[in-house]
Amino acid sequence: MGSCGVLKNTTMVCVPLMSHSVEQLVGDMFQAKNEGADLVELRLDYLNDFHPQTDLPAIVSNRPLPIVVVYRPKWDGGLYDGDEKSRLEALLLAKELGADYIDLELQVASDIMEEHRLSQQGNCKIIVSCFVDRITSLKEDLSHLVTRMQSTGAHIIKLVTTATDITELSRIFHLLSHCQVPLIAYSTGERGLISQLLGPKFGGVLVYGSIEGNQVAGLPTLASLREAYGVENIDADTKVFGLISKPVSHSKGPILHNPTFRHVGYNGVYVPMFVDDLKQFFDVYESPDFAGYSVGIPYKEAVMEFCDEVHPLAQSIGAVNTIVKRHSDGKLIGYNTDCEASITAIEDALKARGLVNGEASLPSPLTGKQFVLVGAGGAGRALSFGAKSRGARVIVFDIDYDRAKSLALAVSGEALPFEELTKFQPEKGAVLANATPIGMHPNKNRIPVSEETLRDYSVVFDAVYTPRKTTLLTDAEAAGAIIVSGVEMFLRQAVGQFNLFTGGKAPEEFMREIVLSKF
Ligand SMILES: O=C1C[C@@](O)(C(=O)O)C[C@@H](O)[C@@H]1O
Repeated sequence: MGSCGVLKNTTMVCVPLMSHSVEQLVGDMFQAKNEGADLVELRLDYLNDFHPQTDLPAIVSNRPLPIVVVYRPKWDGGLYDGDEKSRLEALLLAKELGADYIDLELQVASDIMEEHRLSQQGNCKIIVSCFVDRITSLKEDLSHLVTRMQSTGAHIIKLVTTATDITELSRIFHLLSHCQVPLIAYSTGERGLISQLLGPKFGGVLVYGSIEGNQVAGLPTLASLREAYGVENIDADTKVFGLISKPVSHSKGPILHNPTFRHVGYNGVYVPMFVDDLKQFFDVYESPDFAGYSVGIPYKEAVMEFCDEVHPLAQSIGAVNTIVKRHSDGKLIGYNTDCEASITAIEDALKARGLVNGEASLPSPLTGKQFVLVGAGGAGRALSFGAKSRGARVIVFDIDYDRAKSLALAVSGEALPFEELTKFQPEKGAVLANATPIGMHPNKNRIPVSEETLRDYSVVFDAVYTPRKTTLLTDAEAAGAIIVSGVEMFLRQAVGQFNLFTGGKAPEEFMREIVLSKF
């Protein structure tokens, strides 16, 4: 895999419209235009009461944007179940009326193209499409399939697949960068998302997005394609960064990192990467195009094995949340930006409230404090090492008692069985830190401790940042504690990552403004 060497990105942003009436379809076309689409794909098979002879002229003549006309039959995953002749007649009529593109299924394309000499005539471009359920299940080589599609005489070919693993997408990127004919190729679903987002990098003709209020499952909105990912700025030289995580869709990383790249003029894109198998992932995406990663749940500890070198702080913590592919030799270097991010977030909140811990000579407002940590995974390890480095006394709870014990040992703290958490009586001035995903969107109502003991903590920190103010923080504030949101940790760890990714200095104030306005 590699950069395909095209000049600036020529990818167009397309909105598929599955409207049920002609009026709605026309309205949706205008909405798509207003939201920044370059063209729309009209799924005629979704129209309820469709009369091609009268409706198509109205649709084509009212189009505010170029249109791709699709009339997908049931036998190819669409809704149309009438006779084939009428379906094809409708598509040909759309072409005669001036449609910009019509879509023909591979199974019928050759015959129709030949019979009507479609590749030679007029301005309408013919897209020959094929849906493959799981790219790995293909009996023939992918390049053979593409050759078959090309030989129909198509102007553009379109290949849609479902992905069961992110590594399968590398085949799509390879195809996109090497195909002789303009190609639309992507995988659907959460695991397939980056095939859409990175299409412009590898030379894809279209990237699909949905309009506001009419979201198509699995498709990013037009607004996020333009504002978050900035797809129009992506080109062959764009460096790819991503969050390796499972789940991954909760992350706000893309809406923070991408605008920041653009703000400083760095040619990078940051995408969510739903990863199931770390080894396979790193084996497949070894090209320099994939330049660095954030690492999220549940991989912060497991990923260390795949790093060629690990920074001493991350090594001692036993967790990596940032990986940079070293330019000179392609080696993966692991770092931890969570530790300082979380501890300074708590310290600064205490300092802002004037809690400098009695004696001004103490190095940190956390010195000597009891630090009750819930969750001994990657984020928990970073927090407890940070707390220890500030002289706090760490108590660890985790549903996996052995995991809690091993972390407690590493930070000279104490581990207690998880069942004791609800009745655990903290000391005066104690800090509670949640480093579990409890309370994270969409399971927002849960809190990791009991409401009765919550009032005994002076400071409560939650590493969860979606939502910004978790139920734990709301309850803790009501009980009188100083609360510190995971958003502050998120921002600070991202600043650290940005410096490592770009080798430059992150524009912290700009990033803070994004967090304040968009989170
Ligand atoms: O813990 C987090 C959050 C994160 O996983 C995200 O959700 O974007 C990104 C990681 O870099 C960071 O350490």
